[in-house]
Order: sequence, then structure tokens, then C-alpha cells
Amino acid sequence: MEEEDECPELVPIKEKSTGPTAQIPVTIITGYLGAGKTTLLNYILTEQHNKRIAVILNEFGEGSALEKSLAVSQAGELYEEWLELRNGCLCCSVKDNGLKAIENLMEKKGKFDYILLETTGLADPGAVASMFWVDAELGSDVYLDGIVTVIDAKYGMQHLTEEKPEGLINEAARQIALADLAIINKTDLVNESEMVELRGMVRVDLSQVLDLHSFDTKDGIRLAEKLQLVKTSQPHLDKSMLTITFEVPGSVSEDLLNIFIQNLLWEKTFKNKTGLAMIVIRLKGIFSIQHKQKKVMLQGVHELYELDETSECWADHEPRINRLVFIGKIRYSLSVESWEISCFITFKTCFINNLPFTVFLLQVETLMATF
Ligand SMILES: Nc1nc2c(ncn2[C@@H]2O[C@H](COP(=O)(O)OP(=O)(O)OP(=O)(O)O)[C@@H](O)[C@H]2O)c(=O)[nH]1
Ligand SMILES: [Zn+2]
Repeated sequence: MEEEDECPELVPIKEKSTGPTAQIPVTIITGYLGAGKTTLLNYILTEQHNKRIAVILNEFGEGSALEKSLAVSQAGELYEEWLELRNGCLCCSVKDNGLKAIENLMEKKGKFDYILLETTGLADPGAVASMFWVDAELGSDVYLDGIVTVIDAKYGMQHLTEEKPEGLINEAARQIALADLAIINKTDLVNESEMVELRGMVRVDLSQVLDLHSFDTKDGIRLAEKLQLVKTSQPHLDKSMLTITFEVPGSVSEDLLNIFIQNLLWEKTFKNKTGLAMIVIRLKGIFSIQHKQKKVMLQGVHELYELDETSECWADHEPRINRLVFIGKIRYSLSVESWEISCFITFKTCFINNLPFTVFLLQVETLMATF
């Protein structure tokens, strides 16, 4: 056959097929904790696009049920089927769970036009991306269309420049290095010069992988090369990051909740016995506020937070349970256990007993002193 002599590169790329055998594009949405990934997802889902979009969500730690309800409450009825990757840390076992989630999704719901995959804020998007070329079987159904990295305009610089202990990579920098498209979000929170500085920083980062950046994501070999290059250092998660989820039944006073959050995030009053404050990077929660019918959602990123009433009411027989997820950093002298315990005590004391702040702080200090 004459065609056999043709150079592969010269074969024209097939027009996008709309038949049942067409491959489904997958976009990975990545970005540091609280950068705005879910906000972007919700925006895409609510825009008019005439596409059947499937969303796969992965959350770090035990907060998946919470994240699910948060996302659903924002996206409304548009989207009813949620799939959680229950492995907690996507970076470690993404291949099995990620593929399974997509296979289950398609089995259950038929084919989608598009799949959006939100990684955890600490994920290595390279590990997530690699499953699309490593697994040939799945490769016939879906292909990686691109990696979108959301960057927090206010805290992005801080995330990017943070020094990591030896052997650990800065997750934020890696997420940007792997991006096909980087979106700077929350521009309303910074001024022009901060934007210029961040843009410059992000560009520098991109230029380090510029020659790899023109790759065709459908081309497994090129992608593999790109991923390998970025992965030369150890792809370990920062082990000092910790996620804790609390569930406390009852209803809380809105004032006390605000005081609690402000003391935690702004005043940094929660300290261990050596005087080091608890570092909270991300806060998420669903609360039952006294005298309110609707569920109230908490979103916090570093020292910024908001409490918003959702459209969802507590059902008649639904137990009122407050859920709070902390994602934070353990300081050297503060053990995981004491961090957990101090979070729990502050939270529980504040909400269950509805004690004034000064009282529960005192209790925390007394308890912390015993560790
Ligand atoms: N001011 C401002 N806040 C924003 C913007 N986009 C998102 N946020 C807020 O940032 C917080 C985190 O947003 P999410 O979309 O949940 O962030 P995420 O990256 O999905 O968070 P994780 O999944 O926990 O890593 C929320 O309180 C949002 O309302 C923005 O453009 N401006
Ligand atoms: Zn999210």
C-alpha cells in the first residue's frame, strides 16, 4: 500500500467525530487550596454551553461529603450525579480511583461531551494527567484536553515562594509549571502592582517549560516527556499539611461562630503551649445557625472568610449537624495529635456549650497545657 510510506506526521488530524465512538475530552482543573477551582467549575456548569458535562471531584482528607454538599448547593439542580474519589489523596492512588470514577460515571450515565476533573489543592496534576496516557484501555474513551491551573491573586505569591523542607516540591509551583492555561483569579482582592508582580512570577515559571508547552495533549509520548521533566524531584505531598473534619450536632450562635472564626483566622489566638499559632490555610463548613431554616456555608482561605446562607433548608427530620473542615499546617513543636485536639476542643466548646469566647479559650489553654 502506498500509504504505508507516508510519514506519520503528515497524516491530517481527523475532524472531530460526533459519533458514539468520539473520544471525550477531559480537562483537569488544578490550583492551590482555595484558589477558586470549584468556583470555576460552577461557573462553567451554569453557563450556557449545550454540552453534557461530567464533573469529577477529589478532595483532600475526609471532607468529601462536605465538599459534595457545598458544590451541589452552589450548582443547584443543574447537576445531580456526583462522584467522589474516596481515596483522600489523589496524588498517591489516582490511577485506580480516577479511572474507576470515570468508568463508573460513563457506565451509569452514558457518554458525556466533556469531563472536568477538579484535583485537590495539594495534588500533583502530573500524577492525575499521567493516567490518561498510561492506561491504554481508558485512552480509547477519553483524552486529556488540557490542564487549567487556577491561581489565587491574593495568596498565589505566598504559595509560590514558600520554602519547602528538603525533598519536597512546592505544590503551587508544580501546578503552574504543568498548566496549559493559567487563570489568575480573585483579581478584585489585589491592586495593579500586585497583579503585575504575580503575572511576572507566573510567566517565569511557565517559561521554564516553554519548549514543552506547545505539545498536543493527545500525544501520549510528548505528554510523558513533559511530565517526566517536571517530576525529576520527588513528588511527595507536604506531610506537614493536615486535614481535620469535625461534626458537632446542634445549632450555633452566629455571633459566637464569627468570633470563633475571627479569633482563629485574624487574631490567631489559638496557640500551643509554646506560643505558636495554629496555621489555617483553608476552612470549609456547613452550619446550623440558631433560628435559621437554611444551611449556612463557611468558606475560608487564609484570613479571608465568608458565611453564606445556602438555598438548602434543614429537612424536618434531618439531624442538625455542624461540619467543619480545617486544612492547616503543623508547626514543628506542635504534634498532629495536639493540633487535632486543640481544634476539636475549641470547636466543640464554642458550639456545643455556646460559651463566651474567653471561657472556651481558657479551657483550651488549660487542656493544651496537659500535652
Ligand atoms: N473575592 C473573591 N473571592 C473568590 C473569587 N473566586 C472564588 N472566591 C472565593 O474563594 C473561596 C474558595 O473558592 P473555591 O472555588 O471553593 O476554591 P477551591 O480551589 O475549589 O478550594 P479547594 O477545593 O478547597 O482547594 C470561596 O470563598 C470563594 O467564594 C473571586 O474572584 N474573588
Ligand atoms: Zn474545591
